[in-house]
Amino acid sequence: MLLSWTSAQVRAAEAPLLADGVPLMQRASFALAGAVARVLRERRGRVVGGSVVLLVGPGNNGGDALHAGAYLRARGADVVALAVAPRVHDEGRAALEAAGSRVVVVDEDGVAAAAARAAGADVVLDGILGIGARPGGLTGVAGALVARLSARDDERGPVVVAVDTPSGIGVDDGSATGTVLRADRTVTFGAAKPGLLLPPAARLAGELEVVDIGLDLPGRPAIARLEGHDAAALWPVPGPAAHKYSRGVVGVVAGARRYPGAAVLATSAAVLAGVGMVRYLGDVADLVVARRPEVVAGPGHVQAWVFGPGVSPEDAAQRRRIEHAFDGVLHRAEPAVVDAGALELLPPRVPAHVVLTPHAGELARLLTARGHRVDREHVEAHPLRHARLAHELTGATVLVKGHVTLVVGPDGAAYAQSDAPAWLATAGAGDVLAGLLGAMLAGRAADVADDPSLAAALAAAAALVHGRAARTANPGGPVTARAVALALPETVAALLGADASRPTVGWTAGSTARATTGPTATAPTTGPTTRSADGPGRGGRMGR
Ligand SMILES: NC(=O)C1=CN([C@@H]2O[C@H](COP(=O)(O)OP(=O)(O)OC[C@H]3O[C@@H](n4cnc5c(N)ncnc54)[C@H](OP(=O)(O)O)[C@@H]3O)[C@@H](O)[C@H]2O)[C@@H](O)CC1
Ligand SMILES: Nc1ncnc2c1ncn2[C@@H]1O[C@H](COP(=O)(O)OP(=O)(O)O)[C@@H](O)[C@H]1O
Ligand SMILES: [K+]
Repeated sequence: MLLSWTSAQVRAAEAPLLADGVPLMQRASFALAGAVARVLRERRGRVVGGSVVLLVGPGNNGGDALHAGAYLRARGADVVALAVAPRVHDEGRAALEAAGSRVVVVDEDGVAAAAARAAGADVVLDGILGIGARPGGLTGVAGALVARLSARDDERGPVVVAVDTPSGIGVDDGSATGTVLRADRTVTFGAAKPGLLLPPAARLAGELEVVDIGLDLPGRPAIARLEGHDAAALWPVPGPAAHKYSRGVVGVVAGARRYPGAAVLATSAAVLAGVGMVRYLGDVADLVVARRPEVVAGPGHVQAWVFGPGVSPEDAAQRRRIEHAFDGVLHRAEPAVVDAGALELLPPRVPAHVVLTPHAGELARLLTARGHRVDREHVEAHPLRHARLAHELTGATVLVKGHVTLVVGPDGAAYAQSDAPAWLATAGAGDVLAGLLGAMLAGRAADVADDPSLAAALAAAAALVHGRAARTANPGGPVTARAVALALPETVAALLGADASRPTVGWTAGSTARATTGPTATAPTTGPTTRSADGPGRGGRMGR
């Protein structure tokens, strides 16, 4: 599990170490120099002679860049620092100068020349702002320089390495307004920061490397990202005594004569995810059973529900079925996925074992219907804030679909999953996710009843499996929703085969035996780890 901590948490963890004279900046900048040296070796075979331009702001973030520059100069790199503030970190500057490099202060007249210089480097180190940044992007000379640099489209432009965070993102809220230099790689210190995992800023961070500088980060992390072994530990794996009813039955209310495909996709995904049984309720049972003969048409006992794919809220028959089924959700603690058209049928308050799965547009509609007028663009700019608002207003666990899928649950639990290729943005993919998550909830319905916060972890795990299934279906190329569903058995097998045994610890204390509901409270800083903050596949160089 990749955990992130707010700037205030990181500062609080740094304070006692700094008071004891622990050389945190030296640790950070040494590791940073190592990361840049690796980039130089990858790009040109060696560090000696590689050109590195440091963009240096006024604070300690600039200090990190200057110290790293000194280490790189000592290893034979050609380093120059472009200061975008009148004053820069004194010790860092002295270290760089002692190593034989210069600090050039850039003023308004020098922006064009500075941008050209940076554009010609092998590596640009963005040390303008770190966790001390006010959100809203870069302004002044820094903003002008970065705007020029970002506008270039050079084939062999520099690799941009962000120091701690891409400068100017909302470090704690993931906002990305104004001018920010998009990084190919972010080397972050002590722990990941929320803005490196959250959309839209996560898209600007590139590959993420977390460097251990010895911080002790107690308490609750801000945002978590599940990894494969976390999802494996959450998966409902049948034991030898299992039978189809003990494995869980999922009831799917989906589809209509006009939208039969959604019913086929949601039921198919549930079957292929490996649930005990799928019951279908709706008007296209003939089609569903023809495409998926494993599905049982008609009502009966279920452990969990999927409501809404291909359902129009005006469809009186489907509406009745969903309203009737909500009785079990509210009074018998049956977990449910509420998707698409069923979002408009949601009762005013529901328990956290109800998982809403809107995309940004549907979330905007849901919030507007509850008196918080907001449009899709605004939700996309601040998805975490709006997911939290939807959770507060409804009580439900909220999964917001997108390039990074967010999940918000009770007790502040928040996950940001970045597992899917953009190819997954295709009609019907959401129906597959709904069926898949319904199967997981049915398989762990008893655990969810004991600990409703487990629903958020299962939803995050479903997003991970969904994204991986898209990659499995056709690595690096287009996928259909049907192909994603068909890839589920192989994806789950690979996940469980890779590592199903590593336990994780609950977000809340006292989780159920296999219930691994969330992040541990221990720091994730066990040596540098490289993770993709934005998934593979983005264009490597600046300006593309
Ligand atoms: N403590 C340590 O030993 C360690 C710290 N570490 C490193 O330190 C970094 C944090 O350093 P930091 O606290 O100095 O803040 P930093 O991000 O450099 O910026 C602050 C300066 O920027 C200014 N400013 C802010 N927003 C602005 C804006 N939008 N536009 C323009 N200016 C703006 C702000 O001005 P002010 O708000 O005061 O007016 C202030 O002058 C951290 O990310 C990590 O890299 C690591 O080495 C580990 C050990
Ligand atoms: N840019 C993107 N990159 C990766 N995944 C995406 C992107 N855009 C959307 N997705 C995923 O594709 C799916 C689309 O779901 P949805 O919008 O509900 O489609 P539908 O209603 O047609 O089924 C979601 O799982 C979402 O997370
Ligand atoms: K930075």
